[in-house]
Order: sequence, then structure tokens, then C-alpha cells
Amino acid sequence: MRTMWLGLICQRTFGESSHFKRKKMMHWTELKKEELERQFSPSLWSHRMSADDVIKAHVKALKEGTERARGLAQTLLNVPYGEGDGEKLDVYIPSTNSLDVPLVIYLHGGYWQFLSKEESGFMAVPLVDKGVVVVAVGYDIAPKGNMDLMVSQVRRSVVSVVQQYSHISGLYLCGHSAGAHLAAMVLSTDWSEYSITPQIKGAFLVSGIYDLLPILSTYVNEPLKMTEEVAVRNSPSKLVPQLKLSSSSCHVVVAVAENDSPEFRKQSEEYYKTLEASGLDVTFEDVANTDHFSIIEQLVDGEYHLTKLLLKMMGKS
Ligand SMILES: N[C@@H](CC(=O)c1ccccc1NC=O)C(=O)O
Repeated sequence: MRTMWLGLICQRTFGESSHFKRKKMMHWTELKKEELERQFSPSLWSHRMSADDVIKAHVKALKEGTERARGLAQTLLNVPYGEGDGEKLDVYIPSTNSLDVPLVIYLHGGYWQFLSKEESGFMAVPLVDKGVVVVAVGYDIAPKGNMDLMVSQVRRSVVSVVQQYSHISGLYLCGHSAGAHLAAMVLSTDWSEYSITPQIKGAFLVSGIYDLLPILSTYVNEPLKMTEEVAVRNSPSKLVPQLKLSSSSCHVVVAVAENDSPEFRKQSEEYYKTLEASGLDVTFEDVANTDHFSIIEQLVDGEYHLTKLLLKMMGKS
């Protein structure tokens, strides 16, 4: 009888809005290390294939898409945005006479320790076709780079792009997973320390992490070696007041995969709610039939829901 009653309590859904009906979840501080590590292992949650296979397929899809984009578009590869070896970006350029040319900067994922710009041009396939410039930014992943450096690098890459491409009709950001975290950090920049203040019109944050504290004690932090102080100052969830000052007119889309882990989904929901409560222009996209990897891989397809949404945001649908 007692177990039945407990079961009923656990199955009740909580949340103020119809958007976020979910089962009552433990707070991450109450989870054992093993469970936290499972929650922050996106590959374990895919319904499509095994953990190893989903990562292999992910890298393959990104590489193939990037090769296709490099074949289709005019490119400027390895353009420096700073002095460092890793401070380079790739530009995918449409052939168009239009004066209305938006530019989207893509920040790749991979837990700040995998992937590079070499497999990050895939989304240019449908976008360049519609007259959008795509920039894939490289940054120094761990162990070479640390969190403060990566955040500084992506901020400087945005400044450099704005300086190079002052004639564009609008600047947009897109990031996946760790790249969504970096994109949110760009939105939360105090630009007074930089030579210019970029005007970012829209940001697409896909399956991101916005609070770094839960990963501090997990395997994710092994190469990153973040202290609590580093994690706090690089957590977008703690920088929403700065985002409101710097990016008040930016349209933010917080997208999450239906089959992301509950903790990943919670990160997106909570960040969305905080932005919304601050009066920002923000939308939540719960993308059906996707996992942590397919949610971004499918951007090679012009007919994919998120591709269409991104084009619409840039006025190019
Ligand atoms: N241990 C992580 C690995 C991971 O996230 C990952 C690995 C290779 C390339 C990209 C990854 N993640 C997101 O882009 C996982 O379980 O998925």
C-alpha cells in the first residue's frame, strides 16, 4: 500500500506551465557521482544506437556534411581571429548579389574537449544556398585550452567577424552542447573590455549546458580541471543580468532534444525560464524524435524543423 502511494506521488507532474510537465526530479546535488555521470553522458540516452556507435556516427555525419559544404560553397579557411595557433575560423560564403546577407557563427560542441572547426561547417549546406554566410569557429579545447580561454576566444572571434564583415544584414549565433554554453557566454559578455559591441540579433542554443556546477565532480571535468570559482564565473545561468544588459534585443531560441537526458533537459528548461522571467525575447523548442546528436546533425537538411526556424529567424525562409 505504502509503495503504491509513493509510486503515485512520483508520477505526479510538476511545473507551473503546461510547457514543462515532468516527473519530480531530484536536485543534482542529491545524485550519486555514478548517476550524475550517466546524466551527463549524452550518448547513453540515444534511442537510435549504442553509445559508441552514436558518437562514431555523429563525427562521421559532421565530417561528411562539412566536406559537402566545402565543395558547395566558396570558402575562406583558417582565417585568424587572434594570435594563438587555435584562433582560426572558417567562412562559408554564398554566391549572391543580395544586399540582405545575414551571417551565422557556429560554435561546435564536444564537451570542450572533442571536435574542432574541421567538422563544423555542415550546417552551411542549406544556409549558404539561401544566401547566408556561415562561420565555424575553432577554439582551443582541453587539455590545451581551459574554460576561461575558450570563452575569451569565442568572444574575440565574434568581435573579429563583426570587424571583417561590417556589411552583413544581421549577426546570429548558433551553438551545440558545449558550443551552446559558449554562445550563451558570448551573449553575456561585458563588451566594455572589447574594441566594439557586437549587435547579435538572434541566438540558437541547441542542447546546451548553462550551469557548470553539476559537471564539476564528473569525468567531464577531468581534462578541464575547473575549480568551483571557474565554473561559477563561466555559468550562463549566473550571468543572466549581464545578458539582459548586453543582449536585450536578441531573440534567443533554447532548443533541447526529446531524448536528451533529464538533467540536460532540465538545464535548458531552467535557463529558458530564467531568460523568460527577465523579460527577454526567448522561445523554447522541444524537438521531437531527436537525441543529443541528431538534433544538430540534421541541420544539413533544409527541410529539418530547426533549419527552417533558423532561416525564419534570419528572414530567409
Ligand atoms: N562522453 C560523452 C561524449 C560526448 O559528449 C562527445 C564525444 C565526441 C564528440 C562529441 C561529443 N559530444 C557532443 O557533441 C557522451 O557520452 O556522449
